[in-house]
Amino acid sequence: MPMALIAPSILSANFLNMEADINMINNSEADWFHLDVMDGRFVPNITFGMPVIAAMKAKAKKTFDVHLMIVEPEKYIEGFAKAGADVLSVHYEASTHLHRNLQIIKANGMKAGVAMNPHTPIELLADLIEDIDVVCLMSVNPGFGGQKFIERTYHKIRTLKQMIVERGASTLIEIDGGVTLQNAGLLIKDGADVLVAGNTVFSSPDPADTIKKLKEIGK
Ligand SMILES: O=C(CO)[C@H](O)[C@H](O)COP(=O)(O)O
Repeated sequence: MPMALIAPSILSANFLNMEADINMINNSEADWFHLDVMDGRFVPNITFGMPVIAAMKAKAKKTFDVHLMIVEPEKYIEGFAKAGADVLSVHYEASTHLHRNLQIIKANGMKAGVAMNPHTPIELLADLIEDIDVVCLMSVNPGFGGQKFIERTYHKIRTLKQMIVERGASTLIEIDGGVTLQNAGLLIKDGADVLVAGNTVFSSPDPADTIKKLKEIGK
């Protein structure tokens, strides 16, 4: 089985002692930091924005994977590049001009991601799959950590993988929401390249060891 990249979701970290969790991720087998930006409009929750990400970037030693759950993401692409995003995902549902958003993300030196809500058909990406570096498939309704994985996601991963292979694209498939030590193997088998994990990592007694176990599942 191919190995997946592991991206602990900062949403579930200890906001009162973020430096400790950043160091834990730095010293763990994690590949990316996953950072959820929520605006209280696209999703019913508000998290953090550019100043917090810039502060974290000064301490973090791994790729910053920033997931914008915001309306009008085009207004903030340059700002998140300056804050330190390496991968920037905008939502399909929040992008009137998705192709243009991808171009702006790349022009600002970042990898371009598209996040999709659970109800959005994957086939809608058919005309721009070659232009997408990462598809972030939401496997819960966005807005909160610790939710139950939506089983239909497996089917979406397989459909998306087939599209990517048929078109010769190099797009990575990222799964976000409800990832556990129990379902990680099936997700990777079906084609997931990146696993986001919040609750599974940070609610465990030994988060670094849980990251190691997630990493080992793909081996
Ligand atoms: O995008 C998100 C929520 O909108 C989070 O990244 C996602 O929920 C991960 O958290 P968990 O692993 O606890 O489900």
